[in-house]
Amino acid sequence: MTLIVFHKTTYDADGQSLVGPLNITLDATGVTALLGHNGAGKSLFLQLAHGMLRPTDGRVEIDGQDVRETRRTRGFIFQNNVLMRRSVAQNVAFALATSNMSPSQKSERVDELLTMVQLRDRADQPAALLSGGEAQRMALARALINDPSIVMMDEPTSSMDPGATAQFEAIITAVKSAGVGFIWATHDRAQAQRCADQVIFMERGKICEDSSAEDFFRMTRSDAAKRYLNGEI
Ligand SMILES: Nc1ncnc2c1ncn2[C@@H]1O[C@H](COP(=O)(O)OP(=O)(O)OP(=O)(O)O)[C@@H](O)[C@H]1O
Repeated sequence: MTLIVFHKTTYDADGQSLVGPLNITLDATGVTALLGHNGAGKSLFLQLAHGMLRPTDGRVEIDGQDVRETRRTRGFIFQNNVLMRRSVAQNVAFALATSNMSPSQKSERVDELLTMVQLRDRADQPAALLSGGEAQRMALARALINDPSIVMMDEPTSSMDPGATAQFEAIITAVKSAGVGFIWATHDRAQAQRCADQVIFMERGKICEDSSAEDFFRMTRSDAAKRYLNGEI
């Protein structure tokens, strides 16, 4: 079990409170969907949970350590990821540059991950030629390269068609079975219903619900989440 704990965490910009105060203990096992409409604060939550963003007040810890000191143990996939002008395999291998693996171990690891994300046959092609869905699968391979226990994902399927989305979701389910936890920001409630074990629902920078996915979809308690599920907000 990996616990991410937000202690009275806030994030302000230009004197305006954007997130928090958040007090939540999140067990990052399985898939946690971070649901909410545009602007609810999902991206800021992910960036605080990863340690990419310093809270204005309070702190975020993972297994008792400040998240900002443990970033290397997690992966992050953005909505739009930066591609290097190199091959798919080189993009994935990049994060191994400072590792003390031998070249053959590195190439085995890249091969294993490209197989997992169903891109092995594209390994030597320029990454710039990948479709949107393929580029996100490559980003997943890159996020997994250092064996993280948790991967944060910010709307990774927002530009995919239904087929590419289904393929991506199936790969996440397989990776989850191998023991990786995902915190997955999405505004797609059907996706959360298909993939999530837990749901955190946010509105206006605050957490309105934090429950198992089964409970969230069966007996939503907060008015905000009920309105969201009814398509009213
Ligand atoms: N650096 C910043 N400075 C000022 N406002 C910001 C900053 N970052 C985010 N915001 C604002 O904070 C709010 C929450 O943003 P956030 O990106 O976390 O929402 P979100 O739930 O991820 O939305 P979306 O689904 O559209 O990506 C938004 O109103 C956004 O405009």
